[in-house]
Amino acid sequence: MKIGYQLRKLFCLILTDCNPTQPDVLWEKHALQICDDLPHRLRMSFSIPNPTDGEVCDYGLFLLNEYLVGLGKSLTDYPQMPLPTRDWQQSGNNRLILEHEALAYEGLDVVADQKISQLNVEQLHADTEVTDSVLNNSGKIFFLNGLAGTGKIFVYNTIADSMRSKGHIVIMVASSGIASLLLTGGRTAHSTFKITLNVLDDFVCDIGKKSFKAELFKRGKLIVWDEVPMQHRYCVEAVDRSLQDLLGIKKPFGGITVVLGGDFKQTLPIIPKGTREQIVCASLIKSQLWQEVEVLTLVQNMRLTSDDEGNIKFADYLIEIGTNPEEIIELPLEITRCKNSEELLFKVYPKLNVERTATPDYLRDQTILSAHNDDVSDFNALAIHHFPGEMHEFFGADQAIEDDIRMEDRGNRIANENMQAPDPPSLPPFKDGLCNGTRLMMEQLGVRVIEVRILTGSHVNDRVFIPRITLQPTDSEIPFKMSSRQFPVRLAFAMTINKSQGQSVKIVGIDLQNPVFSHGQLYVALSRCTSLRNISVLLSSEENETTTNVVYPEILL
Ligand SMILES: Nc1ncnc2c1ncn2[C@@H]1O[C@H](COP(=O)(O)OP(=O)(O)OP(=O)(O)O)[C@@H](O)[C@H]1O
Repeated sequence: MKIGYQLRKLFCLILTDCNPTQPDVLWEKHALQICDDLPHRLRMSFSIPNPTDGEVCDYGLFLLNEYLVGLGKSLTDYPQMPLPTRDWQQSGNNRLILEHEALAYEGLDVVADQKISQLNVEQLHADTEVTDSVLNNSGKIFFLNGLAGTGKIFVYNTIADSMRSKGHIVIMVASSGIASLLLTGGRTAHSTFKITLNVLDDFVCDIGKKSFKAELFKRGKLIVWDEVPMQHRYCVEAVDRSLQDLLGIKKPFGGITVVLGGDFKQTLPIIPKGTREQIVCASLIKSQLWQEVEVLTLVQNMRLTSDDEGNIKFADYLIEIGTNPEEIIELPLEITRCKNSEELLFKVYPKLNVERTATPDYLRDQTILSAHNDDVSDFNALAIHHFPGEMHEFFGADQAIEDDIRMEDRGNRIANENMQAPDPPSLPPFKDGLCNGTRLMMEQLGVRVIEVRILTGSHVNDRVFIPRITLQPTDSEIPFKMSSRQFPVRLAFAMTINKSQGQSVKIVGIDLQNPVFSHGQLYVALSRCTSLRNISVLLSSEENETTTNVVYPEILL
């Protein structure tokens, strides 16, 4: 089996995140394996009947560079690395435009028509409104407002397929990495628009007027931006300002049709230690831009299987949970109550302790959700305790960074126990189906590299190599700068409710021993499942039939 494509991605990850001291030696030693799939491509695409090793590796270097450019780097950032000697670019075209054009494959029009025929009435209305604006260059700004599971992603992808099949460029982004993986050709808003992490109210995206990105936006006919309610409004305003500037058109988003979307009943922007007023004020509906927005609403829940009477009632109950500001609520009796953590674990993961139970489908179809990171860690520890097989332990290497002071000279200034405590929330997003929140199944454990299978999103079942990488968390809670070298993975039998937003799962366990604490969390947790009968909960005590819900009515449409 040829694995050159995977190895090239791994090599780029090593260059960008592992600080290798001699990348050229690594390249010289493994270049032919890293390029083992390229002789065929040179024969097919460049009509070179018998490519030499030199030509193959030169083309490999060109592709490495292309991939690095996508990560915001280039081979010239690594002076020891050789550079390609030949210009393998097949045309002078913009790489980003080519990538987008490649999403319009032959037969896409048939796929799009088939999807359009599946749309329900409200979905079809949304599709018609948006496509009219694109085709007539009206430059309208829409907000696709839909409860969890009403098919917003289905609609975005349908519209994108239909527009792309007509030759138009559609730019698809989402506020979270996980949501971006559900969009065809999706990326995070942060990487597409070059939005920095701490955006202020006058921020302008760092995109040069003559850059490939600027050209792409000039050609773009439609921008789709999912999960906007969880994004700080300053980010959306920055993109609006930047596009007006780049395109030289004083209309919202430079006159491009834009579909913003999401559900204000779900989680809102995270403002560290923010008050309710600050969180609400960070929301898009408090922006001037909101006055330009036309709201399109989806109502029918397409996630819950409608052949079950209980599910139809549950869809109404979910609306109640998402809108009713009452703090203490009762859960429907159809939801299974568990007495303790073990019972919830085995309800969600039956036979977890039996060899060969954990297939990709088994791991993909179920999850346990909790509002709190600590509770998630406790569940993961419990699950791995019961998981059969040999235990491997990998140690991360944390290091404090202090300007101009060597580690050995630091004495006891930073207590040892602090070094393991931080669990940085700010891991960088990865590419090609991997981002913070992608669920994976471990296939092979190596010392320096692990091989994993992607379980969710558009790259489902892809197998990927991941090396140990060095990260510098940007968590302001940690009183010193640190770097951490480790495999960027963690156990995911359980995950936080915020991380689960956007995912559909067949069997869900919700740990409410410590109740939710923020707007939309209970609603997101209860709405992940495809059937009411497959939800189990663990409440704070056996006698207690109620739990806390947090809703900010002032944010709801
Ligand atoms: N018209 C449709 N025909 C068939 N299946 C659909 C249709 N619309 C949505 N679905 C399916 O319903 C499920 C939920 O849809 P989707 O994920 O698009 O909803 P969403 O509104 O984006 O949800 P969330 O807000 O929770 O992320 C998915 O499995 C999707 O494939």
